[in-house]
Amino acid sequence: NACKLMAKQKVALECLSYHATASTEDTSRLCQDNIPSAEIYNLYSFQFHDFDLSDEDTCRATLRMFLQCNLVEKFHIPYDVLCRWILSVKKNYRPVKYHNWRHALNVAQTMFAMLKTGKMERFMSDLEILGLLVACLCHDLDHRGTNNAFQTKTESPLAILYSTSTMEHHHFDQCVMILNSESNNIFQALSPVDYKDVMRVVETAILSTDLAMYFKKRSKFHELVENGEFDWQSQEKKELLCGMMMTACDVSAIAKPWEVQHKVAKLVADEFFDQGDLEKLQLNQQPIAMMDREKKDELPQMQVGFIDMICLPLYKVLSDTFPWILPLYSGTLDNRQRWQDLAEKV
Ligand SMILES: CCCOc1ccc(S(=O)(=O)N2CCN(C)CC2)cc1-c1nc(CC)cc(=O)[nH]1
Ligand SMILES: [Zn+2]
Repeated sequence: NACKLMAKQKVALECLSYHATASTEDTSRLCQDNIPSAEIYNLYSFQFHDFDLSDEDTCRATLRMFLQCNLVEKFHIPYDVLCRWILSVKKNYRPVKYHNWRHALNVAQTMFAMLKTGKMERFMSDLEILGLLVACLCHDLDHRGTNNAFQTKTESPLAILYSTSTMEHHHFDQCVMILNSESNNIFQALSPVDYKDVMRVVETAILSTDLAMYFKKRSKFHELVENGEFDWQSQEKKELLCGMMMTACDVSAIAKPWEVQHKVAKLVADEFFDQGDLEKLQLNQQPIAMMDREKKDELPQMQVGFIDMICLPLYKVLSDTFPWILPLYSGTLDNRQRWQDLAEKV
C-alpha cells in the first residue's frame, strides 16, 4: 500500500544519502588535523586562490572559516559533525571543470572576506553569517557542468521537477539531503525557530545565485541604495542584500589578480565549450557563442561584456554602501583592461 511504498522510498533515500556522505575514516582524519591559521591560508584577502591547496587543505581552510566566525561555539555544532558535513558537501560536487568543490570554496572565502575584511558582518546576525557560509559552500552542489537552459532543452528530470531556477533548486535540495543524513546535521542544536530561520537564509541565498534572479532583483537594490537605505534590517531588504552578496561572491573570480582570473576563465570556458559540444552532438543544435569553441576568439570581448553588464554595476553599488569591499570593484576594473587589450589584439 501507499505507506509501505513511502517507507521503501524513505529507506532508499537514506541509503542513497549514506553513500553520498563522508566516510568514518575521512571524518576522523579531518577531526584530528591541526587547523592552520586564517592568515596562513590568506582567508582575509580578496586575492585568495586555491591553486596551491591540497584537497585536505581545502577542508581545513573551510573549518578555519567556521572557527574564525565562532560558529561552532555560538551554535553548539559538534566538531565531528562539522567535519563530516564539510567532507559530505565536498563529496557531492562532481569533478566538472569549473562548477566543482573548489569553486564553492572560493565563493565561501569571498563571503568570509566580505564579512570580515569588508566589515559587512556588522549588518548580519550570527544566524545570517552561518546561513551565508553554508549557502556559499552548498550553492552549486551536484552541478553537472550544464546550465538551466540545457536542462530545459534536454527535458532532464531536474527541469521536470523545477521549471524555473532549475539547477539552483536542485543545489538546495542536495544541501537539505546532506543535512538530513546521519550525523551530518550541523544545525542539530538550533531551536526550531532558529532552524527555520537559518534554512530560509540558506534557501533564499542559494536560489539568488541564478543570474536571472540577480537581474530581476538588482533594480530594487539600486533603488534602496539611491534612497540612502542604511539599516538593511527589514526581512525583505536583508534578503535582497544577501542575494546581492551571493552573486558578488559567485562571480568574484573576475576580481582576482590577472594570473588567477585568466586561469579560472579558462576553466569556465572549457566547461561552457563542453556543453556546446553536447548541444551540437546530442541536440544537433548550434550553441550560443559563449559555448561554441569555434568562437573562442570572441572570449575576451565576452568577458568585457560580462564585466560591464553584471560585475562592475554590482561591485559599484555594493561598494557605494560598503566601501571596504572596493578591492572587488578595482580588481574587476584592472581585469577589464586586460580583457580589452586582448580583445583589440585579435
Ligand atoms: C570565460 C568564458 C566566457 O564566459 C562568459 C561569456 C559571456 C558571459 S555574459 O555575461 O555575456 N552572459 C552571462 C549570462 N548568460 C545567460 C549569457 C552570457 C559571461 C561569461 C562568464 N560567466 C561567468 C559565470 C559562470 C564567469 C566568467 O568568467 N565569464
Ligand atoms: Zn557558483
